[in-house]
Amino acid sequence: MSDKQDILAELTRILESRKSAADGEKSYVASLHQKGLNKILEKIGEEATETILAAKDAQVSGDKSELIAETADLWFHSLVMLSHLDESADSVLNELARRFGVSGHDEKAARQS
Ligand SMILES: N=c1c2ncn([C@@H]3O[C@H](COP(=O)(O)OP(=O)(O)OP(=O)(O)O)[C@@H](O)[C@H]3O)c2ncn1[C@@H]1O[C@H](COP(=O)(O)O)[C@@H](O)[C@H]1O
Repeated sequence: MSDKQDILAELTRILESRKSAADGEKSYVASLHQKGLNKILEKIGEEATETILAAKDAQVSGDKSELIAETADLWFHSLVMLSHLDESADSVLNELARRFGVSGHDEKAARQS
C-alpha cells in the first residue's frame, strides 16, 4: 500500500473481515479473534513489554529498527483488540482530534475540578 493515510482504514476493514470469514489456520487475525479477548490482551501485554525493552536498547545503541518493529506490533495488536470489541482506530483518532491543542496539564486540571 502506498498511501500511508489509507493504511489504518484498510487494515481496519481487513481486521473486521477476519472476524467471520477467515480460517484461523490461514489467517493470524482470525486465529486471534477465535482465541478471544484474553489471548489478544496477552499479546498486547507481550508487545508492550517488548516495545519498552526495544526503547531502552535503542537509547543505548542508537539503532531504532527494533523499536519501530515492536511499536508496529503493539499498534497492530491494539487495533485487533478494538476490532474484537466492535471498535476501530477511527474512534481513537476522533478522541485524539478532540484533545488536539489542549495541554495535558490543562486537561488533567479540568478533570480534577
Ligand atoms: N500488520 C500485521 C501484523 N503485524 C504483526 N503481525 C503478526 O503478529 C504476530 C506477533 O508476533 P509474535 O512473535 O508475538 O508471534 P508468535 O510468537 O508466533 O505468537 P504466539 O505464538 O505467542 O501467539 C506475528 O505472527 C506477526 O506476523 C501481523 N499480522 C498481520 N498484520 C496485518 O493483518 C493483515 C491480516 O493478517 P492475516 O489475518 O494473518 O491474513 C495482514 O495482511 C497485515 O496487513
